[in-house]
Order: sequence, then C-alpha cells, then structure tokens
Amino acid sequence: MSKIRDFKLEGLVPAVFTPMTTDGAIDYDKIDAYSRYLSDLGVKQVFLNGTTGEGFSLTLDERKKIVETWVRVGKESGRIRDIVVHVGSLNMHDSQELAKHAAVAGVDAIATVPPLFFKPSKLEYIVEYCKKIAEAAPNVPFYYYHIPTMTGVEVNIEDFLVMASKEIPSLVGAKFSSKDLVDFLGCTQLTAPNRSDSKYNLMFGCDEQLMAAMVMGGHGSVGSTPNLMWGTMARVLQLTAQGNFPEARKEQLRCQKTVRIMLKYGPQLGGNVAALKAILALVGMDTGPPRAPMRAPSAEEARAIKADLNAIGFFNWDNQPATNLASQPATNLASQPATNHRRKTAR
Ligand SMILES: CC(=O)N[C@@H]([C@@H](O)[C@H](O)[C@H](O)CO)[C@@H](O)CC(=O)C(=O)O
Repeated sequence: MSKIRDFKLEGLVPAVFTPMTTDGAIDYDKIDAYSRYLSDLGVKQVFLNGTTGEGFSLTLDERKKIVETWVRVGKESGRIRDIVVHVGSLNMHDSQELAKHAAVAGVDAIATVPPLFFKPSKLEYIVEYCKKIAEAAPNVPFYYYHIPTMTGVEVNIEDFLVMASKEIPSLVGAKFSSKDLVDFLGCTQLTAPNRSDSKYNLMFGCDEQLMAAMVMGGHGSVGSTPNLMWGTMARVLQLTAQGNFPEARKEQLRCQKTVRIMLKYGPQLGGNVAALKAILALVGMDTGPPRAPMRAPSAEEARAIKADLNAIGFFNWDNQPATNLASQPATNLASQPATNHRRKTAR
C-alpha cells in the first residue's frame, strides 16, 4: 500500500497532446522528441490520453500503444519520472481493460472521468463505477478526473472523496478541472487525523485560475498550457507560493490572455485542443493536427493566431526557464507558516 500512499503529483504536470500525422494516424515516433522537449523544460510527471491528449478520439489499441511508447521513451530513458494515464471511456469494460494494461505497462497512476453517456443521478453510482475501474488495477494509485465542462457530470468532489475513500483503497486524489473553488477548498481542507496538509492529492486543471487554486491549497497543475508556456505557469506557481501576489497576477494574466486566444479560435477549429496544438507548433513542438471533429488551422488561420500571440507579447515571455522552477514542488500555501506581519516595535 505504500506505493499508493506515497505517490504524489505536484508542481506543473502537462496533460500531453497526442502527436498525429497529417492523415490522422498516431505519430508514435514523435513521442520521443516530445518527451525530450518536455524533459528539457524540467517536466518530471505527465498525464496521458486526457482531454488535451484527445483520449476519447482514440481507439483502445492506440491508447495502449501511446502508454507503452511513453513508458519506453519517457520513463525508461529517465526523462520522465511519473506517468499518469487517463483510462476513462464510454463504458466500464474498456476502462477496466485500459486500467489493467496501464498496470502491466508500469505506469504510476491512473485516472478516470465518471460515466458520461448514461449520466449518474447519484454520487453512489459514480463511486461504484470508479471502484470497479480502480479494482482492475488495485495496486496503482487512482485519481478521479473531474472535468464537468466536458463530461456534463456535476458532482461535489469533497463529498466524492469522503465517500469514495471508504470504497476505493487506491484512491489518492482528484484532478480538478473545474472553476468551482468553493468545492476545491473543501477538498484541500480534508485533512487526515493530526495532519495539517490535505489528505488527498489535489491537482488543478483550469490553468487560467491556477493562482487562486494554489491559494486554496492545491498541490499543482495538470493542464494543457504548461506544454506551451512552461515558464509563465512555473512563475505562477512559485510567485504564489512565495506570497508575491502582484507578480503572480501578472503571470496569471499572461495565461489568461493566451487562453482567450485559444477560446477565440477553438470553436472554428472544432475544439480548443486544436487551437492549443497550433500554439504548441508555433513554439516549436509540432505534434501535428488534431483528430476529427477538430481540424488544424489553415495557413491563414495560423498566421492570425501568431499575430494575436505577438500582440500580447507571448513570444517575449521567458517560457524556457533556466532554473526549471516548476520541477520543484510548489509549496502548498496551506502548509506554510503564517507570515508574522506584526511590526517589530523598537525596544
Ligand atoms: C477543458 C480542458 O481542456 N481543460 C484543460 C485545461 O488545461 C485548459 O486547456 C486550460 O485551462 C485552458 O482553458 C485541462 O483541464 C484538461 C486536462 O487536464 C487534460 O487534458 O487531461
């Protein structure tokens, strides 16, 4: 059980894109260069086959081969320390199969979204569904992947953690891709008896709100923008942890402005991931087009995206941190001693 209890995601954990060729096949050979690109940034942990990875657009065999490739070129090379795999799908059996495969492949944790076609009406049903998937890989740390904007399943994660912890021994935390910071604070403040820090590993996934989530006690970020603006997101984490909120806000605003460009072009490309893939290509890591129903931008659209990024100064931001700031665990503010602001009275 110590493998489960001791596992922790922290700092910046990119939800990685899935490299594809122009004819829509998976470009497995590109994963080697991609893992090197991320490792050079200071990445230690990655999240595969999630939303950013277009996991729901992939076949089971493709998802398995992506996992195996990342383990071989990422873990075995020493570039990447921990690999978390999203095993959620449209049915429990596929997810159980992916969970078993992930365990055999040697990944470090798995995560799943709830059932999203026949949407569960009660929390108990979600817990039971997750339990059956987690049991397919009982010795692998398990995360609930909360992303209601994509799944349409709104559930209070604090309540989920309390109920699921009684049913799922491998439960270690949640990947919280929702702007509901009220629920998020409730999650981070669930402490184990006589421990000050959170009982669960809470990773936040709305990058444009990361600073606030860290103030609420989050342990870091699993998201898309660390792929393409690592330095900026690293400074959000570090400046927030240091309590330098004016500077942290400047970095967070940079993320927000970049996300607005994603939101401007995402709809016409069939989805925001398509716009993000285009931005990643513009910073030099080309992972090819997305898969239908999304599409790559035309040359004209790519020029427009680049012009909009230029207009906000995107290419002048230091996104290749020399100090690999974010590979250091972001200090969880909740565990920081209160700064003594009392003015020292002259003796
Ligand atoms: C809806 C969505 O794609 N959310 C992204 C965010 O990183 C998002 O791209 C970012 O906050 C910009 O909106 C992540 O939460 C998704 C994620 O973690 C994943 O790809 O597995």
